[in-house]
Amino acid sequence: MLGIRGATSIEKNEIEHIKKRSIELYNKILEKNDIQNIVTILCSVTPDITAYNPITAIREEFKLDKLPLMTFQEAMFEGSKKGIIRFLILCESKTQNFVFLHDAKSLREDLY
Ligand SMILES: O=C(O)C(=O)C[C@]1(C(=O)O)C=C[C@@H](O)C=C1
Repeated sequence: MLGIRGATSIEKNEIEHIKKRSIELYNKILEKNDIQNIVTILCSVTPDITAYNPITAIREEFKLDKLPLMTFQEAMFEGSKKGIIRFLILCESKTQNFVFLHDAKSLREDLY
């Protein structure tokens, strides 16, 4: 088993925007990896994201009703970026490609 990370950013704390960015991130993680079997998906949101839970969007869109899913609030430190949605997928996969989209790319510039 391994962990596959991803993160994206939002510009508006609005339901449809959060759904769109969350689904886009999950789709890109699937596209860039060869995931066989998912054990769990953990999600964190920065405290400013309050309009909608990204993991609900993923559960509904990808029909993941049987998976254990959890969302947590990300710890904030001096200089931490706001508006960030993070996923950690624990799974079996032949690949381990992390995906950072939009403004979240700057969180891991070493990857790009
Ligand atoms: O990977 C991310 O999403 C980051 O923001 C980078 C980082 C890190 O410094 O390694 C920082 C905060 C997260 O909780 C996880 C990892």
